[in-house]
Amino acid sequence: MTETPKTALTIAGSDSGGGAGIQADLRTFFACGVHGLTALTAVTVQNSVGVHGFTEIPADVVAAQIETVAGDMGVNAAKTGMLATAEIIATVAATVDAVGIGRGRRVPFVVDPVAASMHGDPLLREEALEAIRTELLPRATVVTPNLDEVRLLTGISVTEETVQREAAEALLAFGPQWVLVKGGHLAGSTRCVDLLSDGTHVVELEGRRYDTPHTHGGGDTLASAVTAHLAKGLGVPDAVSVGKRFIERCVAESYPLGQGVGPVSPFWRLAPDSPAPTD
Ligand SMILES: Nc1ncnc2c1ncn2[C@@H]1O[C@H](COP(=O)(O)OP(=O)(O)O)[C@@H](O)[C@H]1O
Ligand SMILES: Cc1ncc(COP(=O)(O)O)c(N)n1
Repeated sequence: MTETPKTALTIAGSDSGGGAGIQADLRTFFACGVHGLTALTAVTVQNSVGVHGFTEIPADVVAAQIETVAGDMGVNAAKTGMLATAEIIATVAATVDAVGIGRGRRVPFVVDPVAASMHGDPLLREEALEAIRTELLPRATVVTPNLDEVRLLTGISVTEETVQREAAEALLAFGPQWVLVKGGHLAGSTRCVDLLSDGTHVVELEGRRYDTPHTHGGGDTLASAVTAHLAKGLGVPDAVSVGKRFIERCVAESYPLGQGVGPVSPFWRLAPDSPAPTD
């Protein structure tokens, strides 16, 4: 018999193009050696050019998915992606409380506050932004906004690295334990810096910036890699540091697919001589 792997739960939407959303999360969990569990929140009609529509899953079905797997298999860490509506957000908040997921509880909770696709298509109803602030951020072990999400949540436009710190402070005021302000959209530099802070410890995670348009699913892949390593027992700074090295390589190996933006790729993890996930 083989040892049971750790489990990671993603609460997110489906991307029919397979590059982002729940598909990216499961691929990343597999690549990082954890068993992926899913609570589907919405089905998007999506390809490399954009999101052509979505239908959300009834909130009680989202809750039931979480409760069913948590009660039977156990969850070692969880993350959110696309949550679509204020009703789903409120339901997820109540359900993670009920099963012991979240800041200050047994199971770490990564909140990726997905608001729109990289093409600018909405993935969150406008009125749901306040629910992210009030229902999800206080429950987050770590929140992982990109710069558009930072602006929507705090009103701060990060146009240079020096402003990432101010943005992190503003987000910490909503109550998450850690904030990771991702710097992927800060163009014009050869480096790509994500800033991690809990208000006391501030860590600049620097990586190479690759000159590629194919970064679809990058945020989901990073948040999932962090979640997977939290599930394996790493603390937040170590899980984020491993996650940053993981996504850097996935961007380096991204590929074109379709007429638009191709996905980041964890295929390198399948190579026989690839480094262990914690290397
Ligand atoms: N061109 C790039 N080269 C290397 N790393 C990148 C590149 N673009 C984004 N990243 C990294 O990918 C992750 C996702 O970042 P970002 O693009 O800011 O978020 P999102 O995908 O949510 O919009 C971050 O760790 C960021 O540093
Ligand atoms: C279902 C779903 N979840 C998340 C994203 C964000 O990913 P990206 O920013 O790469 O478009 C997406 N496009 N679709």
